Amino acid sequence: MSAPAQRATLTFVTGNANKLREVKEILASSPDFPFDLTNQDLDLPEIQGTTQEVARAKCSAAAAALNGPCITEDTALCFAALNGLPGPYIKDFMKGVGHAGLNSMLDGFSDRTAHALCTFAYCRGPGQEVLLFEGSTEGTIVPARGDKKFGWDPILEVKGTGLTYAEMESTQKNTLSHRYKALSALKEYLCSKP
Ligand SMILES: O=P(O)(O)OP(=O)(O)OP(=O)(O)OC[C@H]1O[C@@H](n2cnc3c(O)ncnc32)[C@H](O)[C@@H]1O
Ligand SMILES: [Mg+2]
Repeated sequence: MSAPAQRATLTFVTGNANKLREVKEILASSPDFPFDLTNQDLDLPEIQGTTQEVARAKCSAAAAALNGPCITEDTALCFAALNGLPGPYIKDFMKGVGHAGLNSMLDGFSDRTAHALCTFAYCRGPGQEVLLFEGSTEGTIVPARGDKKFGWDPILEVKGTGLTYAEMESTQKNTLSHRYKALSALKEYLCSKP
């Protein structure tokens, strides 16, 4: 009897355990995803630039370091009143000023809307083209509400729900989030490739 065909492995390079958890939860309802996902936490440079430039450079560096195919993911939180900032620099802003400080940054502006932007990057190997898959979810920046376990989840009230990401069950976040939308686009691409 022949052994069952082995599925190729795709490495998700991230050091963020919450991202990894959500990606695994989202893919759990996608039995057609054509890879087995593994994880590596590599210390990769994150350049300054647009979200797309940051995502391309990181994925390219990851593919070179792994010497193989990989995906990376960058998440930005973009305030409309600040022309999209903090954007890809949200990690440092979170560290520096936290939920309250991010709220204060918008004091004096009438527009407190923001969008979460997720960019998955896929690269087949060293020197290969990097493909990008984006997903965005709109909301409003509010004083922190809900579980504080994942980044700025408590301060983004998602449009049309009355809830912050942190107040949602993971099953709800994972059907409307920036990450869900970007991962769906990546999955569609990977499933369409032979
Ligand atoms: O290793 P990588 O994948 O780069 O993981 P990271 O934590 O450094 O992630 P980013 O560079 O993309 O920085 C995004 C920041 O936004 C946070 N973040 C990402 N996705 C989020 C989400 O869905 N909800 C809340 N915070 C999130 C994350 O914790 C970081 O502080
Ligand atoms: Mg990072």
